[in-house]
Amino acid sequence: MEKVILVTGANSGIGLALCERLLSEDLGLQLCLACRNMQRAVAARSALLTSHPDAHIDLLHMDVGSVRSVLNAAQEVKARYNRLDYLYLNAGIMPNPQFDLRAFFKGLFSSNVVNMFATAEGLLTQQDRVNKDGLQEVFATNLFGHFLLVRELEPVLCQAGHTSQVVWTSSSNARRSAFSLDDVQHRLGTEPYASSKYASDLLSVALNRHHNSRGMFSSVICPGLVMTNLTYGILPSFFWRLIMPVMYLIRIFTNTFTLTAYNGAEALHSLFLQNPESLDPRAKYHSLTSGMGINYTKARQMDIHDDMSETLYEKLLEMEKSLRRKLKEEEDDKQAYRKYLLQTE
Ligand SMILES: NC(=O)C1=CN([C@@H]2O[C@H](COP(=O)(O)OP(=O)(O)OC[C@H]3O[C@@H](n4cnc5c(N)ncnc54)[C@H](OP(=O)(O)O)[C@@H]3O)[C@@H](O)[C@H]2O)C=CC1
Ligand SMILES: CC(C)=CCC[C@@H](C)[C@H]1CC[C@H]2C3=C(CC[C@]12C)[C@@]1(C)CCC(=O)[C@@H](C)[C@@H]1CC3
Repeated sequence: MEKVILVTGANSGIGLALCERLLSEDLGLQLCLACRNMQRAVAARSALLTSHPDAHIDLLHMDVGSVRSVLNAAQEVKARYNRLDYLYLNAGIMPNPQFDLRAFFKGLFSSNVVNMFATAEGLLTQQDRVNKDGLQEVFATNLFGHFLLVRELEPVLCQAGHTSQVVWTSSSNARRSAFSLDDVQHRLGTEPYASSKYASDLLSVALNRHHNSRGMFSSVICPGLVMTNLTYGILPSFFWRLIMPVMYLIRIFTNTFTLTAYNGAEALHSLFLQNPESLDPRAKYHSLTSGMGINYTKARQMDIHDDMSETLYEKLLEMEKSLRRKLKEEEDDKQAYRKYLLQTE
């Protein structure tokens, strides 16, 4: 039976490179590209079909940052496929990034320089905003929409006699100090990206605790520093072009500069090849590239406390419940209004 794989944020960058790599591995896969921008999704599908003309590729419209869109898309998935083998939760944003040049130069001449290049700790802040659902956009996109998707897809992910794998594209920018259980959406801070990625690490551990017994396994990966639309948004593009040779030089000292989307997708691809039951639920799988350009994946333990991951999980369930209630009320109001219009005609 062909494996069914759904990838969010599959129309560019690491998500698209993953699809390319999966098809090179096995043409008998059923790939579903879940994307917000359908024009780019169609282009991505055509590009994949050019290199793999016999591939089975479906498109699915899903704005992972919108509760309604995720619920509709999940319904569609359940109608199309009776089983899901892999769910890659890869879509992500880092809006309005601000780069701290002073911190960069200070870090450059400190003993922390390798860690700074690997994690960008202390270098980046972002300006977030509230979305239509009343949620912080970064939290909604990078974490909550994906959480809701996993919840909705439980019937196709958790099936008797079958294992499935959920894989989060996290980041080495994820940091416990950027996250607070009192402010899970990061309304009050300036590092929503680091907070959302740390939350995904916590959530993955909780998902394993609650779902392993039903055959669903969750893992997190970090693709390293990859030159994609997301990173090009951090500094002006002429700057990136200027420093590109320097980036390849830095790679000699830090294997986290994977740079290409193909290299960045290494850990995602490597998890596809492994038995989910053999993976370490508390490890983050890092895509790494040596100075010679050799790709490999390395597992590193995450800084996770079980009670913290459980509390986050419970908070997300609560949030889900209240959002569903709100949607139901809106739906009821609309119906009542339609009825009223019909009666007054
Ligand atoms: N590049 C890097 O160095 C690193 C990236 N990452 C993570 O990798 C993941 C992929 O990013 P990357 O490939 O780098 O960047 P890209 O910007 O190239 O890709 C991001 C993808 O996410 C999609 N996306 C964004 N918002 C939504 C949404 N609301 N609904 C559906 N899809 C959405 C984008 O689609 P659209 O065309 O609609 O915008 C796009 O396909 C992200 O989670 C990112 O945080 C982690 C560590 C390092
Ligand atoms: C290489 C030179 C001379 C300058 C570039 C400095 C920074 C722009 C660069 C250094 C570390 C990078 C980094 C990221 C973005 C760009 C840097 C800050 C990320 C935050 C991108 C997204 C992620 O999720 C992280 C894993 C990256 C960590 C490193």
